[in-house]
Amino acid sequence: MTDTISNASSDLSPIQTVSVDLGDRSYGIEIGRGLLETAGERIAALRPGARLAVITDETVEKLHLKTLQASLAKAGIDHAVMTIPAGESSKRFSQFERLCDEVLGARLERNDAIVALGGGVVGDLSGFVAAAVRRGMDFIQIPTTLLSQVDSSVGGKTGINSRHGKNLIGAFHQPVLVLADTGILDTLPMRDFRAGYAEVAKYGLLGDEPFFAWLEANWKAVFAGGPERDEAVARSCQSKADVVVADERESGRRALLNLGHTFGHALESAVEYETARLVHGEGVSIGMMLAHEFSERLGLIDGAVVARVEKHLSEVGLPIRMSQIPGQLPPAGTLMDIIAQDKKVSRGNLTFILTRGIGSAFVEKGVEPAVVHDFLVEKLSS
Ligand SMILES: NC(=O)c1ccc[n+]([C@@H]2O[C@H](COP(=O)([O-])OP(=O)(O)OC[C@H]3O[C@@H](n4cnc5c(N)ncnc54)[C@H](O)[C@@H]3O)[C@@H](O)[C@H]2O)c1
Ligand SMILES: O=C(O)C(=O)C[C@@H](O)[C@H](O)[C@H](O)COP(=O)(O)O
Ligand SMILES: [Zn+2]
Repeated sequence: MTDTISNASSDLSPIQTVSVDLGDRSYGIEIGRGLLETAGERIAALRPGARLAVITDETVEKLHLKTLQASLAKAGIDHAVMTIPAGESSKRFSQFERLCDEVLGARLERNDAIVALGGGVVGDLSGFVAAAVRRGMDFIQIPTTLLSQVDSSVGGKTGINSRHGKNLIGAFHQPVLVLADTGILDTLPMRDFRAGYAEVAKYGLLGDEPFFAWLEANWKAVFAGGPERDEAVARSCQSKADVVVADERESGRRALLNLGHTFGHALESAVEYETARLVHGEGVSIGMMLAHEFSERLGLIDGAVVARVEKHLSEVGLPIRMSQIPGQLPPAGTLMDIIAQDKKVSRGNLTFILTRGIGSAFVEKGVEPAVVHDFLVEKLSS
């Protein structure tokens, strides 16, 4: 990680750059306040002459599109804007089809680019459009939520949900540039900021105990938006970049980034992606607690580790129990049916990310379904 480029347009914080080294598909993640104002010149420098399709959602359009458009106009970049409804339910076939049609209707060519201006929903959906239209167009991420800045804009997982489960249809398609303007997070509702924080904590829990300890000491400053916030974003991006570079297509180590997600995705799917009940990061928070409790059940960790995780997630205001999800949840058997469709399942065997301590997660294949079922029965009633 370097503190190389200064922010030419203002006297705001220095821009940090994290590199994702994937040979001829390598790209930089630029992180800092005020970046949106210089997006045009950065994109023009990388892809001179490219036209853009800027995909955003209705909330982000109102708050931040004008700043991006002013920057694109200053750099002389021609662009079309496409807007989707905000929220998880937009990660669906009908929106994918509509956007593909609109990009083709705007006559964008293979060497033009799709820009995602929004959170993980806009990023995952737009990335899938970029992967599919003309068999692959350049893709630029301008993430506007904490979650998308620390996780979804990096690593090339794109896609949509299916009635059979979360993210079951998609493609790996790396961006060519990620611009994470941390000042944009000032307009993010607290609930969404917290949800994104679950993925930040995940990096500590899965492989970096010192980072988790740093978060325990500094989370208030991260929430307040000082330099600690930029540091948390940069450290998270560096952690994710390291994993992605080692295992781009999740044949092994990348599955660690799924800590808490086997349970969390099942819960998101069970509430039919109703964000009033549960958003992704909240599902991850509950899922990470369950992953630690399940690890304790299997004799891998003691109660003190579980208590430490519970203390931190709950002190920042994240949900930690399934009973905190409003409304009725389906029975354990239904959750098991959803888990059986998880992408990590191999030859019918369940895979879970378990842990031997804070920062010591590992991938466990062939977990016995009956053990998971009984564990869920108990947790659903607690
Ligand atoms: N591809 C990956 O590697 C990856 C990683 C993690 C999560 N995800 C996916 O990301 C999605 C969740 O992303 P998310 O949490 O960003 O949700 P989101 O995209 O739905 O954004 C959350 C809410 O915040 C609003 N918003 C966005 N930016 C804002 C801003 N700056 N100010 C005010 N409001 C703003 C949005 O309109 C939305 O209502 C899930 O679909 C999840 O599966 C993907
Ligand atoms: O990038 C990854 O790899 C992750 O697992 C990151 C997760 O936080 C993210 O939610 C991802 O979309 C989950 O991927 P999936 O393959 O389980 O759908
Ligand atoms: Zn996630």
